[in-house]
Parts: sequence; C-alpha cells; structure tokens
Amino acid sequence: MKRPRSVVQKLIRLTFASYLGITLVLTAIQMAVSWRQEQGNLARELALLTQAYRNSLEKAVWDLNQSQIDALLSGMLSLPSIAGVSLTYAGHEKRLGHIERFQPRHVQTLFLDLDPPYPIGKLTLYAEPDIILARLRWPYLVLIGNALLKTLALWMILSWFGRRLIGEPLHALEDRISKLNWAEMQRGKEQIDRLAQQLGPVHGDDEVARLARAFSRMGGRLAESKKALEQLQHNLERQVAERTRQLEIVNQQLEARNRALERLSTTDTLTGVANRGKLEQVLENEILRCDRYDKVLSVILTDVDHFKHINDTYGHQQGDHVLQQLCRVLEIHLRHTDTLGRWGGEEFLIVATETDLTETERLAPRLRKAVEQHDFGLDLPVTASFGVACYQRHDDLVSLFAKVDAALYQAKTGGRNQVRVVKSSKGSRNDETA
Ligand SMILES: Nc1nc2c(ncn2[C@@H]2O[C@H](COP(=O)(O)OP(=O)(O)OP(=O)(O)O)[C@@H](O)[C@H]2O)c(=O)[nH]1
Repeated sequence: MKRPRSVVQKLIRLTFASYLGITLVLTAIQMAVSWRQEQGNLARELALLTQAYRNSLEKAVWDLNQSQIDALLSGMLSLPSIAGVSLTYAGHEKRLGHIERFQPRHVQTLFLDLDPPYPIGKLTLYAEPDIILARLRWPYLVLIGNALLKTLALWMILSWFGRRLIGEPLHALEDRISKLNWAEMQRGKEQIDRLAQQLGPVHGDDEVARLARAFSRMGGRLAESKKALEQLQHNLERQVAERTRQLEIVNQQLEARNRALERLSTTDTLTGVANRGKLEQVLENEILRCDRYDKVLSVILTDVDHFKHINDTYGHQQGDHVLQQLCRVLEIHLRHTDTLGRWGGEEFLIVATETDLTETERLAPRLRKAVEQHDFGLDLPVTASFGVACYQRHDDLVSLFAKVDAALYQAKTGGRNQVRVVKSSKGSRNDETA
C-alpha cells in the first residue's frame, strides 16, 4: 500500500538536501583554500631548503668539488618533498631523481660572493605533485567527516523534532477530523461535544493546536447548520406535501365541475337525455364512421301525439313530466351504444349505431308499444308516432334527418301512434303501422 505523503518528511528532506548542498560547497571551498595554502607552504619549504644548502653548494661549485656536489644533491634528494634535483655549472649539468616526469618547482642561481655577485651555476628543484595531496589527505578526511557528521546530526535532530512538534500533532488533528464525520455530526451538538471530550483536549498554543481547536469549533457549527438545514428541508417537504394535497383537492373539484359543465352543455336539463347539440355531434361522427368503415346506421324520430292537448288539459308541468317519463320508457329498450336525445319541443331522436334497417324496423314498433302501454298517470291515453330511416351512402346529417322527418310526418298524417319507415333516399316508402 502506498504510504501517505508526509509534509514533515518533505520539509526534513528539503532542509537536509539544502544543508548538504551548502556544506558540500563550503567544504569544497575550504579544501581549495587549503590546497593553495599547501602550495605556498611547499614553495616556502623549497626556498628555505635551497637557502640552507646554498652556501655549501656555491663553495663546492667554485672549488669544482664533485664529491661534495654529489653529496649535497643526494642529501637534498633524500628529503621527502624533493623528487629531482638538477645543477648546471661550468658547462656541466648534474641531474638526480625523476626530472623528466615533473615540472620544476624552484630555481635558484648560485653566485660567487663578489661585489657585484658573480653567477656560477643554477640549481633547480622538482617536487612530486602528489606531495600536496598526501599532506592534505588527513585534513581533507577530517573536513569531509566533519561535514557528514554535522549533516547526519542535523537529519536526526530535524527528524525527531519535526515528528514530535509537527508530524504527531498533525496526525492527531487528522485523526480528530476523520472521527468527526457526518454521521456523528447528525446526532447534534451535545454528541459532538461528548466526542470531543472522548478525543481528549487539544494541548498547547501553537498553530497546529489552534488549527485543531478551530476544526472542532467548525465541526460543531457545521453540525448545527446541518441540523437547521434538515429541519428547514423537513418543514419545506411538509409544506410542499400540504400544498400538493390542497392542489389535488382543487383539481378534483375542478374536474368534477368540468364534468358537470360538460354534462350540462351536452344534456337536456328537463329530460336528462342528450341535447340537440350533442345529438348533432353524435350523428355527424356516426355518419363519418359509416362513410369510412362502411358501417350501418339507423335513426328513429318520435313525437308525442297531441301533446298540446295534454299541456292544455293538465298544464305544462304535467306535460314536462310526460316528456321525462317518455324518455325513461324509451331508454329501457335501447342499447348502451344508442343515443337518445331531444331534438326540440316534444320531438326525440334515437341514433342507433351499427343497427340496420331490419333491426330498427323491429325496434321502433317495440318502442311505440311500450309508450302506449306505459301508465303516465293521466286520464288521457299517451301515444307517440315514430319515423324510421337508415343511412345510405353519401347521406349527410341534413339528408338523413330529412328522411326520418318525412317518415314521422307520414306517421302523423297517417293517424298517429304508428311507425313509418323510409327505405330509400328517393322516397320510395314501405310504410308500416304497428
Ligand atoms: N310541457 C311542455 N310542453 C312543451 C315543451 N316543448 C313544447 N311544448 C309544447 O308542445 C306542444 C306541441 O304542439 P304541436 O306542435 O301542435 O303538436 P301536438 O299538439 O303534439 O300535435 P301533433 O304533434 O300533431 O300530434 C306545444 O303546445 C308546445 O308548447 C316542453 O318542454 N314542455
């Protein structure tokens, strides 16, 4: 599992890397300075050496004492810093050591002690370049060791203090915050306080401690806000539910009123059957259906016989009552798919859908008989005349009604209380009296 990144470790690593870099640069500078100093020391050493041997060499060269010269040069060569020696005098050149491999380090002219001094030879000293490195080895090791030790000590100090002062408090803060989850907060402020007590008090007054306290306070405030928000949401939901319920009631009332209005607009108020408008609408629709789907359709027009006389004898109220009862009697014998409506006055039209002429010829006499036999509660007999016609191709509302009206007219003129049928649009009639 990937370990989470730690800001303390990052800080320590950065500080350590910066310190190491600076230490390395300073150590390098210190080493360079030491190197230069050591070079100066070597030059001074060679000058002092030359100085020490100079008088003896000048004397030996002046005396041309070869053995003395050799002894002196060998003595110089035996010194650890000298790698080679060369002496030029009186046309000779004496060389000792590994001269070819090294650069000359010090050149000294030998003089005869006259006034002015007279040059009698030239002494050149060669030194190994590694001699400086060899001399500086230990100081360099001490320098590097010192820098590394200091860096290591810094790393350990930083790690310990960083963890103790920043890492652990931050970890504790993270722990507190992760425990203050929404589930706890939803339980309210008292629970938050109790949880804070369980987690223990936040010690100290540094930034981390202040941050921890601020988070605890923020947790409490968040819990309160969330609770208030939930209360608000709850109230809002209740209000919305109440408004929805009221709206549903108003909608139901509106629908009921609409239905009542629709009923009123399509119903005859006296008899409760379809009014003229509704009848025309039904008839037009049915004619369209017959046209399109080649269906059959019949209509029956009926009119109460001598209704004026009934009105005159028993009054309009009784007349109304007769019309109402007439509708109830007719309805008993009709199908649910048929439509009974008041065409006007005491005239009623029956639209018998999907009913051919043969069926209607049987239905109309049944209706006539039912009216005749019904007890309207009057001393006078109440009868009605019936006209029957059926739809034929290309009939429209006007032509179909004209046919059925003509049939009714024949029933009236033929003596009333009878059924007359119009069988063709041209008016060839087959009258029937029941
Ligand atoms: N009570 C009542 N009478 C109505 C209503 N509508 C029309 N009438 C009456 O019905 C009578 C119809 O009379 P007429 O058209 O002469 O017909 P009728 O007396 O029935 O004679 P025939 O139809 O020829 O048998 C009139 O007196 C109208 O006033 C109504 O809604 N209620």
